[in-house]
Amino acid sequence: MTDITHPIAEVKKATKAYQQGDRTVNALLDVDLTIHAGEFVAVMGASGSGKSTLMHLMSGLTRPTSGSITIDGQDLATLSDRGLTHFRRRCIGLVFQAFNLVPSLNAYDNIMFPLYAAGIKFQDDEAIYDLAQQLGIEDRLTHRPDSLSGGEQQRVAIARSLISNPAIVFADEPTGSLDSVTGQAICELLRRLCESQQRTIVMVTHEPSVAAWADRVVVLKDGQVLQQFATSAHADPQSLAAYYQQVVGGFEQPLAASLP
Ligand SMILES: Nc1ncnc2c1ncn2[C@@H]1O[C@H](COP(=O)(O)OP(=O)(O)OP(=O)(O)O)[C@@H](O)[C@H]1O
Repeated sequence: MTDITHPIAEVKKATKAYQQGDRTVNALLDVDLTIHAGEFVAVMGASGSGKSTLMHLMSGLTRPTSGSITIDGQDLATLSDRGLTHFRRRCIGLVFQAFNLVPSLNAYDNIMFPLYAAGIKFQDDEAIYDLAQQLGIEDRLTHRPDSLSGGEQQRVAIARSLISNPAIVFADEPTGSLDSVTGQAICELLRRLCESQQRTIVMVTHEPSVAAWADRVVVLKDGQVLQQFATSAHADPQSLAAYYQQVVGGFEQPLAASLP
């Protein structure tokens, strides 16, 4: 059962402005968003709506032009660049579309990489094996990325994101490089991590069939939160896709038609 009482991430009046020639583009404008412990949240929106910018701000990869981001009680603005790097390593897990594994390292060392980078000695092989088992990659730990399937590589990347027991995991299009069956298996895994380990996950996706695994969908448009809705209000991904189309005003491709 998801415990959604404790805010893990709070975005308040966050704006991120970029200079494009003599034009200022507000990639995000006055965004307010709260993510609770144990929640699985999908961020959707058309290309250019500000999804990646929001993820980058919340994960401390970039700083807002104005407004504040608080993760696990820590206001990121009060941290120096170095302090922010340390905080990120301890408290934030990242999962990318392209997996971003180190090609020369086997799965075990890729999973351990954040701890190696932080200079943390961690000898508990049983804990790593347990984590690998939960992710279904326990027999793949000696393999390098080039001998793993896409789905296995993403499982390794998810294990890597969890190794430091972060307060929150951000996943940017985690199924974007996978076929739909493998993508659905990764979604099921993320869902299970929320339910069995009370993980808090924020995921960017274009796919309603992926967003349907989350608890809540946050829809961005032109750098602002256009709407938020609970996935439980929709009986199936087709209904969610149709509603999403309605919310964004039908300007996107007919995603409902592309659902399996
Ligand atoms: N570094 C940057 N410099 C200038 N403009 C930027 C920069 N990063 C993002 N933008 C602009 O900010 C807006 C939001 O971009 P962002 O990448 O957050 O959108 P997105 O929803 O993630 O898009 P996509 O789905 O295509 O990845 C866009 O207009 C983009 O051109």
